[in-house]
Amino acid sequence: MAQALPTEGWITADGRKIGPVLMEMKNITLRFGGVKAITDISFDIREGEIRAIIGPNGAGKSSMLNVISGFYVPQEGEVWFRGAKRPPMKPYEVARQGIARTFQNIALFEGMSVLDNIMTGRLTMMETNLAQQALWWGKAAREEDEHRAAVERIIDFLEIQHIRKTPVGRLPYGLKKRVELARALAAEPKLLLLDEPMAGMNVEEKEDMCRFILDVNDEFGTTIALIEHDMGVVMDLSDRVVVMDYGKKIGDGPPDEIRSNKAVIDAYLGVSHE
Ligand SMILES: Nc1ncnc2c1ncn2[C@@H]1O[C@H](COP(=O)(O)OP(=O)(O)OP(=O)(O)O)[C@@H](O)[C@H]1O
Repeated sequence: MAQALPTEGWITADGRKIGPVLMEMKNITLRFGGVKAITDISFDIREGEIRAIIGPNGAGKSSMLNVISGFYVPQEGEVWFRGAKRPPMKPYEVARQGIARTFQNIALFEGMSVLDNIMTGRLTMMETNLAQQALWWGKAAREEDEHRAAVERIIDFLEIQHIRKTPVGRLPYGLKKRVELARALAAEPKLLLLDEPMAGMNVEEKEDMCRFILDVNDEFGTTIALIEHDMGVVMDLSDRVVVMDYGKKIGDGPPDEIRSNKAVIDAYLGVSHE
């Protein structure tokens, strides 16, 4: 019998009010054969916050994001979302629950236009299937119009009107990343997962992406969990930070607290784990 989590109460992190618990990872352990990618990690993500997951290479960050998005099922532990324990689910079921993501390596349809790529983000929300679309033209057309209008709003919001008809394969890297963000937003997620949203970007592209992440959080109230290697970006953007190292959690708190956490400093300086 699923027991409700204590979801009441707001907290303050770095002067910003953040809401009740939206997602809770409880004692998660994930193994790949003999490799323990995640060992007994617990943390929560609160409504409306920007939560960063950081750590050196191989720390287990992407594995954790994959557990949240349903790509990996942990051998131990529980995932709670919106006050209920989540049974093992396929990624598309997780997406339907309101969790969208972007990937470390851009995963767009290169031959398709920006607009069509973003439309694919609405697929989990479409009620009519292909047969219905063929037989019940009125409802399907109405649905298509609504989806199209939602996508156009996102295109305006992310300032990509000028490339809406352009095939994604022709775009520079920074814009591709922005289109990926647009596609994830098209699903109107409650929780948005960003796997290294600034990787490979130049300074200007990073500044743009930071601004868009903050705007999405601010304007749509979207809760965001992100993995990022650029510490400046992490410390500027996030309300709270989880730090992983060798699959274990070694820090969890607001950026100021993390900056002065000895275990975190040691992990980044490569101090021995003996
Ligand atoms: N599909 C897999 N099969 C086997 N081992 C894996 C798999 N995915 C991850 N691992 C291992 O799990 C550990 C954690 O990897 P993970 O990619 O989650 O780390 P990370 O912190 O995201 O690293 P990076 O910053 O380099 O992306 C590593 O030792 C990695 O080799």
